[in-house]
Amino acid sequence: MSDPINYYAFKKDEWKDLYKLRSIPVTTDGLKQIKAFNDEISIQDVRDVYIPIVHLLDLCTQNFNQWQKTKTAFLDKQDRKVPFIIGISGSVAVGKSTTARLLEVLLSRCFEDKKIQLITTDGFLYNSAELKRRGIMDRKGFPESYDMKSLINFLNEVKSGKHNVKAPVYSHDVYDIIPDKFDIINQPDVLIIEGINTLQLPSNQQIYVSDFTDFSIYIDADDDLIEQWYIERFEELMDTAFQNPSNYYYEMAHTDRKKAIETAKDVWQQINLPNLLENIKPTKTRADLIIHKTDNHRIDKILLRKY
Ligand SMILES: Nc1ncnc2c1ncn2[C@@H]1O[C@H](COP(=O)(O)OP(=O)(O)O)[C@@H](O)[C@H]1O
Ligand SMILES: CC(C)(COP(=O)(O)O)[C@@H](O)C(=O)NCCC(=O)O
Repeated sequence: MSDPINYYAFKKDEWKDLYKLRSIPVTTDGLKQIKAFNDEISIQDVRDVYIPIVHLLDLCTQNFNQWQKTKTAFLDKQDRKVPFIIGISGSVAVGKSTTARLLEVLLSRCFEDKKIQLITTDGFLYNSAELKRRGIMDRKGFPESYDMKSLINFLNEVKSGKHNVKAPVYSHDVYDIIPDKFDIINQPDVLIIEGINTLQLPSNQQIYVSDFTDFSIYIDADDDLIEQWYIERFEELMDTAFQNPSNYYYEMAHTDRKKAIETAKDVWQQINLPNLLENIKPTKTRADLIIHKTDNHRIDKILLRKY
């Protein structure tokens, strides 16, 4: 498929060459920290793709902060810090949380005086009891499974500079929202919000998540590859997290492995793939930046929105 006309398209080498200054250091310590949360991340991609993205984000935040100052001066209001919000979208299992954590580490290391926080939209899924009440337990991740009103309200509070804004927490372990557990977002310079719905336009709301994001990234890859990553992650989890008796998939991890993988394939085909095709992929060309990945999560192409 040809690239959308409103984007500049770069092969990895072209993208790397754009960033000539290389003024952002990645120390050995920094690389260790990245390897610690995901050993498989390509350090070459960190240098060639993610560091230039961090540089671009720095330029965007400087521009954003300047515009906030100009606007408050025009309105004769008192200057205040407005968090810059980065949205990260894409399919289930495409690597959103990994990319979000990577950017969190890089931004925190490169801009030590800045407060960077990270949140995922999973926390705004309705809890299982509510999903069951609505008869949509098998639609987790679809637009109707999120409490969008709460998510919008949360973003509005963060943007308006409120202290200690609470975000509910979803646990993949128990496959549900954890009651009375919250992440606290307290006046960050940058908030990264990661989730399949960060570029979506919910049918029943006037305001969208994207009204609060200042830069949006879509992680892209071929559907078959994403399915493979989904199954691989499931297999990894079978040997780790699913071994915990409190895990939702504990029973399954202790039955026939082949059967368990068949179930995961069914979940992909029945839930996550339709959601990707119907609700996630159509939002791709709203993103400011599209990162395209190929085998082994290596990046082969970057698209930057022109206008
Ligand atoms: N850049 C990457 N390099 C290597 N593996 C990755 C990378 N990004 C994601 N993965 C792996 O792909 C799987 C899905 O990634 P994850 O970040 O959990 O996806 P998502 O948050 O989109 O569901 C995980 O097993 C993760 O370890
Ligand atoms: C909670 C999720 C909708 C969120 O996906 P994520 O943002 O973590 O990629 C997803 O992990 C999920 O549970 N999907 C439903 C089907 C499944 O069990 O994979």
